[in-house]
Amino acid sequence: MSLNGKKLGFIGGGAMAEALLTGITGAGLLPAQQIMASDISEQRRAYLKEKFAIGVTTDNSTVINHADIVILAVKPFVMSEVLAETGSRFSSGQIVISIAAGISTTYIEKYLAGQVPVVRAMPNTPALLSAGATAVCCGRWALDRHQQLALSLFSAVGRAVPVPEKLMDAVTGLSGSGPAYMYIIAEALADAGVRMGLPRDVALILASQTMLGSARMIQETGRSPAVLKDMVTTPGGTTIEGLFALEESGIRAAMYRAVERASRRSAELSGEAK
Ligand SMILES: NC(=O)C1=CN([C@@H]2O[C@H](COP(=O)(O)OP(=O)(O)OC[C@H]3O[C@@H](n4cnc5c(N)ncnc54)[C@H](OP(=O)(O)O)[C@@H]3O)[C@@H](O)[C@H]2O)C=CC1
Ligand SMILES: O=C(O)[C@@H]1CCC=N1
Repeated sequence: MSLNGKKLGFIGGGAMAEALLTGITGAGLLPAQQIMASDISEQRRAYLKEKFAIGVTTDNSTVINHADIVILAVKPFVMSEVLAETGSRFSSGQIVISIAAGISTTYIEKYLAGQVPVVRAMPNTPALLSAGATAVCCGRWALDRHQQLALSLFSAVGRAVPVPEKLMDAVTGLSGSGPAYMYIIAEALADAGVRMGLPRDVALILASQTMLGSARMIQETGRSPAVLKDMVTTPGGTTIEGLFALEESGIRAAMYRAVERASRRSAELSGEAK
């Protein structure tokens, strides 16, 4: 199943929809005339129309009537209201892709009449630069071709992998929320440089480029982070002192805890969505 000629719709045109729209239109995946978004905010609709030249509407059903692929991009707590209003309008020839944290495919399917394919995806904001990380899983009526289509869509805005749905909360805790962890590390690294006397702008360039370069080293050399860390670490040198300080401060446990807490929150959201 190809994206060629397909019409795409977004219900909810907020931060994540904007990141995806930037990646999708920037990659030339679909022309703007084939894309429509609904949002309750007048200001948001005007902004999206101006920025992407896509169709915009207040009416979520108009998006469903327009699109072959409908991305549900509202906050999890708004999902029940949106699905109660629109669920019966979807047909089995369409694909629903939900990006909402913690909302299961079963939950969405309850609101849909008939055998509508549902794909659940967890992207992240670097999709804006076509550097996103997305995991997808399939609902009851989604076939391999629907999953492939979702993977093609999200691959256009970064890397996309399939996972079983039981792992989606873990994905949310790792890569969905992960950019925020990376920003806090970049900010702290730059602050630490400022503390040691570097000008703020220089410190931020050095911190962010170090993160970017290190991530590329992992992906492009195929070497493990452990091997790459050892390459930096001269015996008796500077790096091992820095690493010792990080270990003393519990950096690894802090990461474990962050991913565990965020994953747990994702699981809680599914319980809260009535
Ligand atoms: N931000 C991120 O990094 C990621 C977010 N997600 C998921 O994406 C989804 C959207 O998140 P995000 O983009 O950050 O949220 P935003 O709040 O930025 O976007 C949601 C948009 O939907 C609008 N909206 C609210 N109610 C309705 C409605 N009934 N019909 C149509 N539009 C409506 C909101 O308007 P208003 O603001 O006026 O209420 C807002 O503009 C969430 O479910 C989140 O879990 C997934 C991965 C990463
Ligand atoms: O914080 C959140 O709930 C959303 C989901 C993943 C990233 N942002």
